[in-house]
Amino acid sequence: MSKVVVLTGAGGVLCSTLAKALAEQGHKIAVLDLKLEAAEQVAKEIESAGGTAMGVMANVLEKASLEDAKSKINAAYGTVDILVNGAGGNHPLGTTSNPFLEEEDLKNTTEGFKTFFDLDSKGIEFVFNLNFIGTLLPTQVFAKDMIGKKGCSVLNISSMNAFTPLTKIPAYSGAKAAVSNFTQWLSVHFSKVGIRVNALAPGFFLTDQNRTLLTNTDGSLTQRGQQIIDQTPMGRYGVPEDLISTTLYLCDEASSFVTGVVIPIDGGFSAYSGV
Ligand SMILES: NC(=O)c1ccc[n+]([C@@H]2O[C@H](COP(=O)([O-])OP(=O)(O)OC[C@H]3O[C@@H](n4cnc5c(N)ncnc54)[C@H](O)[C@@H]3O)[C@@H](O)[C@H]2O)c1
Ligand SMILES: O=C(O)[C@@H](O)[C@@H](O)[C@H](O)[C@H](O)CO
Repeated sequence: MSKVVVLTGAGGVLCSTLAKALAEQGHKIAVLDLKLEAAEQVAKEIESAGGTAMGVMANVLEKASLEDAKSKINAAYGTVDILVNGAGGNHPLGTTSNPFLEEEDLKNTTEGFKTFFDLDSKGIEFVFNLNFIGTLLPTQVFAKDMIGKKGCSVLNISSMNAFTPLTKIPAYSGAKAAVSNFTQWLSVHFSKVGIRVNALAPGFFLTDQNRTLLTNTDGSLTQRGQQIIDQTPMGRYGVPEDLISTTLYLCDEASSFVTGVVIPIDGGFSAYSGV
C-alpha cells in the first residue's frame, strides 16, 4: 500500500538513499532538508526514476518551519504515515583534539587545540540539539497525523556511539545515546495508538558529517579512520545501500510487532571487543 513518507536530512548521503529506496516501494516521499536545493535535487532524481517526491525546506530545530513543511506535504499528499528522523550529525565544536587527556596537553598552545576543558558549551548544545531535539520536534509535528491510522511508524537514526561512547566526541555520543533511549521511551508511549518507533544504529559510513574525522584532505584515511576499519570485523566502511533492507523492514507491516528496537548495521563493530 502506498504511504506518505517524510524523511528529514534527506538531502544528505544516507537518507537520500533511503528516500530513493522507499520511493521504489511506491510510497510518496517528502524529502526534507535544511538545504532546499539538496532536497529538491533528491526529489528530482526520484521523479526521474518514476517515483513521487517533493523537496521541502525544513529546519528540524524549529517547530514553525516543520509545521510549514507539514502543511505543504498534507496539501500535496495527505496525512503522513511514516517519519524517518535522519537529520543529525557531529560537529568539530563538540570534539576534543585527542582521544586521551595527557598532562602536557594543558600546556599545548597550538591554535585550535582543544582538550575536554576547552569544549565550548555552545558547541555541545549544537550537537545535542541537532540530534536529540532534531528528532523530538519532527516527531511531535508529524506523528500527530498517524494517530488513528494503521501501519504508521517512526524510524530514528542512532549510532555506534550510543552503545559505547567514541573517543573525542562526547556531545555526539551523548546525543545519540539520548536518541536510542528516546526510541524506547516513545515506543512505549505510542504503543496504545498503534505507532511503532524503532531506530537504525549505523556503523561507520563516510559522509559529510564525519569526513574530517575519517579522512585527510588528500582522501587517505586518518589514524582514526584506519582504527575503525581495524575494529570492524568485516573490514570496511558501510555504504548507504547497507541500510536499505532494515529500513524497508522497519517501515513495513512485516515488522508489525517490532517496536522499541535499535538495530546495529555495522559489519560487526559493536559485537567485537577488539581481541
Ligand atoms: N555517516 C555515518 O557513519 C553515520 C553513522 C551513524 C549515524 N549517522 C547518522 O545518520 C544520519 C544521516 O547522516 P549522514 O551521515 O547522511 O550525514 P549528511 O551530513 O550527509 O546528512 C545530514 C543531512 O542533514 C541535514 N541537516 C543538518 N541540519 C539540519 C537541520 N537543522 N534541519 C534539517 N536538516 C538538517 C544536512 O543538510 C544534511 O543534508 C545522521 O543522523 C547521522 O548522525 C551517520
Ligand atoms: O569517527 C567518528 O566519530 C565518526 O565517524 C562518527 O560520526 C561515526 O560516523 C558514527 O556516528 C558512528 O556510528
